[in-house]
Amino acid sequence: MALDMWHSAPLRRFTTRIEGSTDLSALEGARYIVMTAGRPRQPGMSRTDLTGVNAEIVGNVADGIRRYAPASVVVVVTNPLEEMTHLMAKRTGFPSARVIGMAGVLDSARFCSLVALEGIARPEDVDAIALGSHGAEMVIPLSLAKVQGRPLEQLIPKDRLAAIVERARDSGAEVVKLLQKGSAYFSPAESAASMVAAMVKGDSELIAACVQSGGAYGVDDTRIGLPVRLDTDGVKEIAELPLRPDERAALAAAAGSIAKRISELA
Ligand SMILES: NC(=O)c1ccc[n+]([C@@H]2O[C@H](COP(=O)([O-])OP(=O)(O)OC[C@H]3O[C@@H](n4cnc5c(N)ncnc54)[C@H](O)[C@@H]3O)[C@@H](O)[C@H]2O)c1
Repeated sequence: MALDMWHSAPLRRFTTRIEGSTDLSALEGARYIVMTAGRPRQPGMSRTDLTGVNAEIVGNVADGIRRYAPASVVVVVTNPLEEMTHLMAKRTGFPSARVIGMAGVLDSARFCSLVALEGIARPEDVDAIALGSHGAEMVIPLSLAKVQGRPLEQLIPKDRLAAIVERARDSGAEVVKLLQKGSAYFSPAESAASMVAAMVKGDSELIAACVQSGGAYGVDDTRIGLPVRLDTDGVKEIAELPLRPDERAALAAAAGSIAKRISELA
């Protein structure tokens, strides 16, 4: 895999050396770690079906990260996302700002790409953000969704928009079903890489990521997808967006469900 990726260096124009290892000591001194180890879903499985097996894997890797890369920022990808992000933070003992779950960038991109299929805009011209959980409690605040500054709710009928939200929410399962083996990897990889690139640059563009809510939006204090800005040290700040009351209520309900699932972790 590492050699295959390195072969693309002249094409993608990068010089960063790529090496593979099964030994966690290879993490020594790492600044940014993207945690993808774990079992993916098979058709018919929910993300929470992975909790037991992946909790053990995340726990082991977290111990290695604490030992070999105690100053790193960890981007967690392994599912179920909120639970595994929580577990990574707990087992490493890292401050909340340095353990970030990747789902919001992907879920936002999925929604924007599906809106573009309606033929009203290019994918990059759709501006929307996916909050809440990486799953059933995903919240896409349509009041904030825009196409080149124009409110999306004025461009697509309500029923149609609801169907697109539903498809975005179930996109992971749709890909799992199409692949028949394993889960989506191309757009998740792009999403995690863009988060690391933003941190390396110290860029503070607004993205969605799974973070410790700590009182933001008045929801239960848990790991949940919220709008954040990143800098070189991880989460710089949680942004307060002007959500509608129904969107706030959906976010609060999502936080309640996630907090319950996290409390059930062994
Ligand atoms: N957050 C998201 O948006 C998102 C998107 C896609 C996939 N995922 C999740 O990411 C995870 C990985 O998915 P994938 O498609 O890359 O799966 P994959 O099976 O292709 O790769 C998983 C990797 O984990 C490694 N692994 C397994 N057990 C390990 C252990 N004990 N220690 C170290 N490494 C171990 C395997 O060797 C394999 O290389 C899954 O949990 C999947 O559900 C999350």
